[in-house]
Amino acid sequence: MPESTATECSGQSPPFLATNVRTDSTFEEIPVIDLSDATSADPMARRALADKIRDACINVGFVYVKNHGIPEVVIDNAVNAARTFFKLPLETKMSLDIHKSPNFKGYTGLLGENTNSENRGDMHEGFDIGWEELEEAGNALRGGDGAMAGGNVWPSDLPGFREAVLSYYHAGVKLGKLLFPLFAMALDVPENFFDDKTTKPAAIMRLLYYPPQTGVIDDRVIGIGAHTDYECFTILWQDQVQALQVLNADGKWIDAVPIPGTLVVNLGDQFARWTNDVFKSTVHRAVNRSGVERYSIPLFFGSDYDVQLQPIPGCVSEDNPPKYEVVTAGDYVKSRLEETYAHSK
Ligand SMILES: O=C(O)CCC(=O)C(=O)O
Ligand SMILES: [Fe+2]
Repeated sequence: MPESTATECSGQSPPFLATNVRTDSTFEEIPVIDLSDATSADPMARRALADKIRDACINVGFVYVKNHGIPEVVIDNAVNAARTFFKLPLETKMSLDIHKSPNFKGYTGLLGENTNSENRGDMHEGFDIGWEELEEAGNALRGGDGAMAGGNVWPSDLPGFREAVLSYYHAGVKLGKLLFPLFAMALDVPENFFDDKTTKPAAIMRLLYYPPQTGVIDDRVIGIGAHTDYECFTILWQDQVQALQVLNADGKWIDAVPIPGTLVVNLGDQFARWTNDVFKSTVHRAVNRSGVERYSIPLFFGSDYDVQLQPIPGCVSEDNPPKYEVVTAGDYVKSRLEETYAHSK
């Protein structure tokens, strides 16, 4: 991985992080980071880990994480649940059509979504959920979710599906809660900076199924078109089928080759907003040319939906004024989802 060219202006409080350093980065590889020290009692060990994360965020915007703490069995159960769900008859899946949901929960059919507005639709099926307690009794709708308020929808005749999917969801949220303090340290703000901005996890999880595409592939109809993610960061489980690609500053697509035992973590646009582009989100896409089906499970972890996305003080200065209009996270995510689904309304 290239050396970070980030500079920090000394003598300022909080330190000013140089902007746009990442845009010149022609990374060829996505770094692998071991999360074992994330819970270390030694602040120096956590600091060393945060430094690695900072370097990856500034230069690449994507990392693989190992020793991430999500048990293999939890992953396997969720993936098996996804396989079973996508094999249901189309009519059953369409009864959960995401277009019927006010907050974008449920099933997306092939070409139902168009993540890159220049394309003609994405060649994947999806199933989206948001926060929900595992114990159904605890599931009164939460307050404070603003534009994104609303519950999940579930298939009625798939025993164990809800439990398997929600168990992975909660394990993913737990991992996300471990990562926020590391990102905060990487930005030179207190480790608890995001605590009061992530009190009721605004995490959307998707089960994704990509059929294989063979023969001549129209670049406007691929697994998922080139895009950046909408939240702070994404935690992605992918199977062993290569499809995900990440764009470097030379305009070259770098394969995010599946590495057993790892998850991919990438920055999203809410972090670009929090950091005034110090942590930019990196463009990526997926094209399944493998000849076999592919599954992935992204979990998009954002700020609470009622929180305003305003730049962290250390990331703005007179020379680097705020680049983004301040909006609430809920309005922001909803507007991005509306664009994504507009073509199939
Ligand atoms: O399936 C993948 O590897 C990527 C999915 C993705 O980029 C997304 O859902 O935002
Ligand atoms: Fe993405």
